[in-house]
Amino acid sequence: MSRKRKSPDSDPPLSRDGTNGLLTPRDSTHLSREPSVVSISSSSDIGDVTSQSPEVYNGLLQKKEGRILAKKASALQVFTRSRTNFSQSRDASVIKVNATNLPTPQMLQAAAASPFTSAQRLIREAFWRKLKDVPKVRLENKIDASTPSLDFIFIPECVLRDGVYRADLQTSEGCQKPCRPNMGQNIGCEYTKQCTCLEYAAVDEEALRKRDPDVYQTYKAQKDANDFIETAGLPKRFPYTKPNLDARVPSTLRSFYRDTRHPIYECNQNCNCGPGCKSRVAQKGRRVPLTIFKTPNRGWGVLCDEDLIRGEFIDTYLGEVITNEETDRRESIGGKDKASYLYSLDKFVGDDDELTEETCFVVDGQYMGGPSRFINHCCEPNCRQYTVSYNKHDLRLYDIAFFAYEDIKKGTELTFDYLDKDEEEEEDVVRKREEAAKDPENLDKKPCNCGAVKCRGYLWV
Ligand SMILES: C[S@@+](CC[C@H](N)C(=O)[O-])C[C@H]1O[C@@H](n2cnc3c(N)ncnc32)[C@H](O)[C@@H]1O
Repeated sequence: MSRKRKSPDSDPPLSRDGTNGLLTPRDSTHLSREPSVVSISSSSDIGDVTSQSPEVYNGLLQKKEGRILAKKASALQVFTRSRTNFSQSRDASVIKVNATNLPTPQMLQAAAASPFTSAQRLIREAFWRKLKDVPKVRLENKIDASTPSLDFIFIPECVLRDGVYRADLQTSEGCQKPCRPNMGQNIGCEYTKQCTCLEYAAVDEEALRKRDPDVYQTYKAQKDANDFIETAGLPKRFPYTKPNLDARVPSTLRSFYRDTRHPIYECNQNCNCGPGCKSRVAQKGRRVPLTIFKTPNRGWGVLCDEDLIRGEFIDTYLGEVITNEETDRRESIGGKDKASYLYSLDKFVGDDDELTEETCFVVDGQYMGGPSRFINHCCEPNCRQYTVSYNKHDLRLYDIAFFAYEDIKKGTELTFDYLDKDEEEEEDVVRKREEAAKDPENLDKKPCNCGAVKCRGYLWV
């Protein structure tokens, strides 16, 4: 059984964690896999910490697979592990440290005796330093003194891991005539809506009916019969509205795309239009300022720091893109919470014989990602996730993009529905939930704390 979340318009995410209570970075799997940071206050010398008292070390130690990170107030020193000793790279003036048995009992004793608040302060400061490199993201915690995991790495774009590949750039068909850079009125992509890159975009049936009634009839007949339809050359629905830069109104997702799960196709590197083309929104990245904040009962969440309008782009889901095999491996060591951060790129499963639930790629946002990785679930969400593709021929790699599903006031928590079902599928989900609710043996159910009037009771079952 797959435990990964699904792309929009797919089966329900079967993943869940069976834990009760709060998920905070302190109790989430990544921290349980990597023991907590130890803080010891004393003198600033570094010596042979296994044979000396804890006074020799002043800073933070963090155990990581195969190495120990030792962090002092000013500089980060990395000790590499070997069987016999530890050597510190670069700075020869610092005495070599044998850290085989770190932390030593003395160090732990000293850590236990040292004020907890100073460790928390150091950790918080370390997290703030991380955030400095992430544009327009703040951290806020009015609940306690914790931070998200220091192990989490903010990345500006997805990291492709072994076995994951993008289709060759040459397969990425761009729009050609009449699109061109610096387009004026009536010649841009948003006017022609027939760009090559838009081939698989939603057909603009009304425009087709008016333009070519015979072709429209054929198209309708094929559609009703569920036949293959050749849509090249037919007028398409353009994904975005035109922004009003003077009034500072951004371009938004058009209602058709907002209310359906049809993939959005944006212009790409091989298009003739320039960077100013209106069909380039998600690819330009997040513009909206966000705050990662501590919730009372759902771990960390995300607030928007300015008013958003319906259909406005917020961010994409970033992480490591991994193969299904690697996903299974990570799940097997990651525990039940692991699945919460996995997002299957399975939107186009079935469109190609070789692309199945087992062979599609998965985005893992647990260790690396952007602020959207902290967005919580709500049964009545204010955002929705959409598929944004830049290469209509690449069925394996695309963006999962979050857009506002309604006008959202500054300071509101952003949420999306982790299941994101249409009405028919929803009935099935409700039935499954009711069954799970009655089944005390079902450890897969995770209580939902979204607080919505129509809360379904569980995150997923
Ligand atoms: C993608 S993470 C969201 C960020 C997470 N809150 C954190 O602190 O890292 C998904 C996890 O957040 C928690 N969560 C999200 N929405 C929730 C909700 N409505 N009720 C309870 N827990 C929720 C669950 O632990 C879930 O597995």
